[in-house]
Amino acid sequence: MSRLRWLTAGESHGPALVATLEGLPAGVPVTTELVADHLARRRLGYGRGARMKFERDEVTFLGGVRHGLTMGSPVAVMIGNTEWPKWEQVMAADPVDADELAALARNAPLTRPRPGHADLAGMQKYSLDEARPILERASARETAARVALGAIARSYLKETAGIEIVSHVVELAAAKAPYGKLPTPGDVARLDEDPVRCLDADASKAMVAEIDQAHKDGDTLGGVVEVLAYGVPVGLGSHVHWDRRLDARLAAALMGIQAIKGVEVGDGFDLARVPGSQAHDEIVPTPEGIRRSTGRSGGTEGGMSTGELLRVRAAMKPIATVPRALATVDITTGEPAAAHHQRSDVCAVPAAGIVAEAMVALVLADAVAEKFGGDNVTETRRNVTSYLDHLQIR
Ligand SMILES: Cc1cc2nc3c(=O)[nH]c(=O)nc-3n(C[C@H](O)[C@H](O)[C@H](O)COP(=O)(O)O)c2cc1C
Ligand SMILES: C=C(O[C@@H]1CC(C(=O)O)=C[C@@H](OP(=O)(O)O)[C@H]1O)C(=O)O
Repeated sequence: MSRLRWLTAGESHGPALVATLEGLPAGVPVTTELVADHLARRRLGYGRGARMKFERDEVTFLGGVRHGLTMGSPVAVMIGNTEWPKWEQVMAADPVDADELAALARNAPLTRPRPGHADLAGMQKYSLDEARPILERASARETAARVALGAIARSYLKETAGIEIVSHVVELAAAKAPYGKLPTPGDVARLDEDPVRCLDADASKAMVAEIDQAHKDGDTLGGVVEVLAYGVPVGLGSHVHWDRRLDARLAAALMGIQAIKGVEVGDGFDLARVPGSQAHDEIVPTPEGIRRSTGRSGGTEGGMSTGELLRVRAAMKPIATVPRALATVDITTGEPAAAHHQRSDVCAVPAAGIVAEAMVALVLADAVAEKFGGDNVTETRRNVTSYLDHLQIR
């Protein structure tokens, strides 16, 4: 069962986000620069709002890492919010003088909940008369903390099992990348340079055009990202219980990203539309051992990794803060109103891909730790090698 435990805390306009990750062995290479690089990738993407231009994601390790290596103790990392000085009173942990607060425009109560965001359900559930305490944590700012942990998980995966993770944007509103054009780890630099992290140049242009049009229309967009994990050994996860299934764990992790509304493993929904003869991956002998002739299953069968390329997709709904504000109710008056709107992203699908990579990395790291154990990466690596060397059926 699960070997890794992780948690994040912090609000969008609070002083910082913090994240802890427990259960990794000693010896995983981790540096401030490594985490900062992945956080920088998350800030990329055409269509993001003003905040991503100045947010700096200041990384500080608080524990678990020494001289560039994990020590086997819980890793704790803090990501400072550049916005904090402007929000010190509004988001202060300790009580603030009421007159001082009332004088602050940015503290105006948010009583016109946005359809599609957590505002209304959160206000109702937590008995709050405004949305600030809800949106601060519902905000996808929190995904920076996950990407920080994901960077550490990736290093563990690479070091122990040679697993590498890549994502790309395959759909953005109506624009679609051609099916089956899959990036490899060697394509990451090129993908990160593309404005929408799409491998296909024509599709990328069409996606950018979609965003430009939505911007003009005062609208927002969603899309679909695909995550690929190369080098996943056969046998992560298990068929024996629903919550040990690797596909279920991946689906839950991806669905747990803000605004993700659909997950597919491999060809997912398309498999439901074709007969079995066209749905499964036939098993063939090759000089390298037993392989599959296609990759429709996305690299899992029976809740276990098959040793083939792992491929999952996540569908993101359009950003909830629509500039052409949607209809809502002002909860102070009960009257119809336009939903609250300040700056927001037009589209954050490329960033969601980086977050999805992090979630896949954390799930795979947990599954690797569970199967191979080890208190030092060399021990884990030895266990992986020994398992692969001694596979009876190859
Ligand atoms: C990377 C990323 C950036 C986002 N940026 C915004 C934004 O600027 N404005 C907004 O209203 N929602 C944004 N969202 C989406 C909200 O966080 C999301 O709509 C909200 O949590 C409700 O979605 P849910 O119903 O899936 O929880 C973003 C989501 C992600 C993953
Ligand atoms: C801050 C980030 O994303 C934020 C996610 C978000 C939301 O509602 O989810 C709303 C926006 O925040 P703000 O209202 O402060 O402009 C985004 O900028 C980030 O990704 O680092």
